[in-house]
Amino acid sequence: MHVTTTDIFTRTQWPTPDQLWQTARLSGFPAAIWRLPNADEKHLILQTESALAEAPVDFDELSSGFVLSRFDNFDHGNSAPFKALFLRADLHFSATAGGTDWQPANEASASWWSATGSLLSVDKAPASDLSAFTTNDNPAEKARFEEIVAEAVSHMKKGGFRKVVASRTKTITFGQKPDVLRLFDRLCQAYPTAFISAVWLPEYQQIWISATPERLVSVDRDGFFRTLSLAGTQSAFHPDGTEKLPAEALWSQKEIEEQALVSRYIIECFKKIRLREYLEEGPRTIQAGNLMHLGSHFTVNTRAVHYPQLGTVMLRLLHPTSAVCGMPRAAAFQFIQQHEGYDREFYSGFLGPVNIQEESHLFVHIRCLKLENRQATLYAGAGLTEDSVPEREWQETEMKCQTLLRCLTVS
Ligand SMILES: C=C(O[C@@H]1C=C(C(=O)O)C=C[C@H]1O)C(=O)O
Repeated sequence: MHVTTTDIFTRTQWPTPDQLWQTARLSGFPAAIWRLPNADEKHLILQTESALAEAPVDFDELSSGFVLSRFDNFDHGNSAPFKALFLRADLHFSATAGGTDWQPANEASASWWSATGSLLSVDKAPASDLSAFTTNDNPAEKARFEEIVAEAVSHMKKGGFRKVVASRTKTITFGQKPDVLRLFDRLCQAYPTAFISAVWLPEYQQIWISATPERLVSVDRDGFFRTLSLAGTQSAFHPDGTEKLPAEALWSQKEIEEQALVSRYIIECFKKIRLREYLEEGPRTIQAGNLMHLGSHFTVNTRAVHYPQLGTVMLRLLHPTSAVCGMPRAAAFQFIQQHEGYDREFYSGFLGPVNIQEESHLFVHIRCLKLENRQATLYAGAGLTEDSVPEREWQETEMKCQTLLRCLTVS
């Protein structure tokens, strides 16, 4: 039977995200589902080939897709855009209306579903209980992390560097394979201002799930470039459990300085390319789910300054920012490599959609977990300065782990 595009587009029976996700899992196709901050629309893409390319992150060159970069990926002095994993949007579905009404977002996806997809009888796996997990906390971890903090403080007191971000992991084991899309939906509901995503990497047999508050580089369809300087952390709740208003947040000198260092780092990147026409707003208290941070927004109209490649150029200069690495960057990076004692992989790298509906939005990959089968590894870091107190920094990483953990345990 000949199916015309009109027939396809007037069909009402489009796949559910569960069907698409299961198709990706069973066929070994990389997939990403995401929702931008303060947006209703959700997107799901599939690459219909298992091997992922390492592509130069150049917004002008890349086709539509999703980028995922490791932390230890940065410009070693040459000016070429650096490479990251690129998941091509061979198939693209999107949903508005609170994420219930999924439709193909391009013609190829409509044809694919009619020709192939609709023949796949993919049933939704029985809903697993997300709260059925055990936490594998090891008391030695806390002592080890606190030692790293003390070591960093002593380096900073001797003038080795001014700020470094030390991180750690926490692992949990689920009773059954968790329902990734259910967790994704819960995160979308709980954190409307965060970037929420889940990325399936068949080659690595990993799913990375995140709810990050930190925009790294965005270029929208009107040519506006945006980045954010984020640092300083406190709970969004009063000790009695009631919610704190952003205006009630008080910040210490340590936190104000820590965030100022991130802002200064961004301004230095602008200086390197002699860009003066940027708008800086803040610092203001920014709510990030269960936490609050200090943040300054930077905006540039790339059309007004005739700098269409600004996004690509700034990404190369910014990553890894002092929000996840430190300042000066080289010394902080070396400290992390020598002392942290584990591979951050994609944690504190960056991720996000590129050239989707003429926009690119990359975020710092924090508040995330890596899922391998039934085991999840959560990641959290804390920005250290010479005033850091080891026990407090540990507590801060515990609070950061809660951003995802609390969405597993809600009923
Ligand atoms: C490194 C993380 O978060 C970063 C560090 C912060 C801090 O040190 O206060 C605050 C926000 C983020 O820029 C993380 O969540 O893992």
